[in-house]
Amino acid sequence: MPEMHKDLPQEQQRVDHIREEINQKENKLFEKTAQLKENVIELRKTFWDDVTVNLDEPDDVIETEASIKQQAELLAQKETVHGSLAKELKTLNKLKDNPYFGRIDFKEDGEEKEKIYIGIASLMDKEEEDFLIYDWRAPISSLYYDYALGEASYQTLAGEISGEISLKRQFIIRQGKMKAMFDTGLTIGDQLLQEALGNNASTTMRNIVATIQKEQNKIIRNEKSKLLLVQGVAGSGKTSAALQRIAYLMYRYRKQLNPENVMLFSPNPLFTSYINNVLPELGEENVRQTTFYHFVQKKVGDDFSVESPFDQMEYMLTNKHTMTDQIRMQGIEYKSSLAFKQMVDAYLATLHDKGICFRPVLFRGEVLISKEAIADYFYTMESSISLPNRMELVADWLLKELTSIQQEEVSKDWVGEKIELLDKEAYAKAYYKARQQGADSVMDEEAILRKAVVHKMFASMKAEVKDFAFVDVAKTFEQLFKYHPELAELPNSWKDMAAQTVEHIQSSHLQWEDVTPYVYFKGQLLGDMKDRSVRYLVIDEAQDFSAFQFAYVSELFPHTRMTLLGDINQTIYAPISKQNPLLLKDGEEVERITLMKSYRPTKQLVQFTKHFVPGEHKIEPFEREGNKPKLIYVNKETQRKEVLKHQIKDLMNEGYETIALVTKSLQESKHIYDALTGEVPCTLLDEETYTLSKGVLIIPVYLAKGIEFDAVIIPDATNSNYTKEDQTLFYTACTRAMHELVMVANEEPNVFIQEASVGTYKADKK
Ligand SMILES: Nc1ncnc2c1ncn2[C@@H]1O[C@H](COP(=O)(O)OP(=O)(O)OP(=O)(O)O)[C@@H](O)[C@H]1O
Repeated sequence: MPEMHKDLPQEQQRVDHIREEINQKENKLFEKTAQLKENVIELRKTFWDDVTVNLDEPDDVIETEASIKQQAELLAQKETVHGSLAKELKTLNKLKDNPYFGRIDFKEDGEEKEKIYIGIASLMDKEEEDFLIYDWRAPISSLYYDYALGEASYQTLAGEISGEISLKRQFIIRQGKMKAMFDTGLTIGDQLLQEALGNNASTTMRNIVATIQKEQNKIIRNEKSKLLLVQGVAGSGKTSAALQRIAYLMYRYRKQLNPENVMLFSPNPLFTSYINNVLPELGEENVRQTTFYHFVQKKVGDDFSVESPFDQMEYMLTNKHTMTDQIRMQGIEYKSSLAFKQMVDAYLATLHDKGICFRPVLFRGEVLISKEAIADYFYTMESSISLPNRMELVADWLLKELTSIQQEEVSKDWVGEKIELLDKEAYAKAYYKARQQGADSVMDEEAILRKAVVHKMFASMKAEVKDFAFVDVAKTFEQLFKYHPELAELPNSWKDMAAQTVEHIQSSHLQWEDVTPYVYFKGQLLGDMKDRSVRYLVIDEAQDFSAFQFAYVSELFPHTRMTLLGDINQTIYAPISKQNPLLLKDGEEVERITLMKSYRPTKQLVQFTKHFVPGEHKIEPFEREGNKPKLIYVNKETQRKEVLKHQIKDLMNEGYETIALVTKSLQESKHIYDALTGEVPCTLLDEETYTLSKGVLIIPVYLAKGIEFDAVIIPDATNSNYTKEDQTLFYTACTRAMHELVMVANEEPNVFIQEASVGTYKADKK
């Protein structure tokens, strides 16, 4: 048994004292909350007592409205206070369980030594004078993450503060009991990290506040760069750092930032649910989270059905390499590039003078305003006016035209016919309105009904005009693929590529490679609402963004600070990532941070995978011991199933809770699932899966991105399944494992296993 730390009783006493303080604070808050609750209930009950309702004269109506508003505001105010008290209570409850995880003794130059205790939130003493606990995001807490013993300094708004750290201590406290404590020197707690990483993988991600590493802290607290690029090897804590960074920003700018001001793009819904509890765990609300796919799909609207990136991926992994397939593959590559974006821009420039396809405004099956008339109006405007501004002007003109036609229509015969078909209720309404307006003859009543009927029909037409329904965006976009500019960068197969695309557009379907070009094009043509509410945008797994996609995002969020995190070695499909945003050059507002240390896998797993890391990045393993990866040979296909069953059973017996069979494609996943289902309890995960569960999971590698499992089994690590081109996929699959990796192959394992030195894995011939 390790020796007990001599200060443990003292530290436990402090914890007890803190818990007592928290109890007292909680009691006060409970009282306040109860009082407030009563207040709110009473206010709701008597809401109308204090409101003066008088609708006789217009002035009375205005007064009544003001009186209701005032009463409602009072109620809302009380409810907001109630909400923040509840939040405070929640935080106190968490602190009671685990008040802090670190302590540093810091002597600021010229001041007394101070003991700084660091936890997930701040806590003041009774007098509200001294900090009993500092929030991990407070400026002084950065000392804990950035320095060993000795001289140290930190930044405050007022400038740099220097001094000396004489003690750095870590605690594991659970339910108010000190489980362990260590004094550390250089890095933050290998012991604590060992503890955190030695456990089973979880179905939801954990926060890492207690053990944030210095390099990660740089990412979390970065404030100066407009664009922060983080390249980190698999398992280096990029996602963890991204989430801690969001929590940091929400604290640092708590007066200015709402959760709506921060947006996170994650790779898929499964991943979104995997990371969903980190921010609430830290006492922060979840920010806006979406996948890029959902984001652009909304912008496409009803114009097209949209292929998902996963369907595209599945296609890329399973296509038969026919001529048609080859052309599409070239198209996928070209349409991801900035060269294609330039081509779209060149085409857009031609539309200033001619070429936009319009739709006529129709009314009762007849053309009211022809598409030629709209085009004429559009193209007689100054060509220096931007396309979206001209669209607005056309819409204004059309609305005016419609209003005057609307007035003419009122007296037409068809309106009389419609009126006859109206029901009693519509009649009653018109009658009431007519009376209100002082009308008393039947004629007046009919005039009102006529107006109402025409107004209703024109209202929906006007709404369509405001939505630019008079522009045929799809057809105009289609013309892009019939456009053959003299561009040096146009690929040889452009004509075939274009013909394939036109076919899809005409059947109202957009393939994933055309989706971003389409929404970009639509935005340039009609105007895209630049999202100014997003102040910080975080993109995880940014290596899978194409240059075109990133350029689009950058234009859409022109004033937003961005953090891009990813691993160039885990790109799903390398050609798309040639101009990967992670490879952008450093500049005045661009900063790059590289993470080399991998925390997820054991040392043995890193020693194996480092032989076939796709890029040049060196990987430093975190010193955690485990078993060597296993390669199991099968010489007959029928053996594979038995081997898989046996391995799953062994891993379960070892106590592993998440065992993933990671395949190259969904097609392979389905195949394995069909073989195992009924014999082993297992779950097939596809893009429709929104939550991760424990047990045996079968998942294609592109969906497993960013997620980790206790054990990974690669059911077919054979040469024919993973060819030379599949390096990033195979690497990504292997690096999902925290503790164990098992690969099954026939006589010829893939080239990557062959590249690994024999001593780094255990081969087992069946
Ligand atoms: N400082 C840390 N303290 C404790 N655990 C950490 C730390 N950094 C990373 N980890 C753990 O390492 C694992 C990998 O972290 P994470 O998923 O954030 O890495 P990643 O770089 O996003 O990985 P990948 O690129 O492979 O998806 C997680 O279990 C995470 O909790």
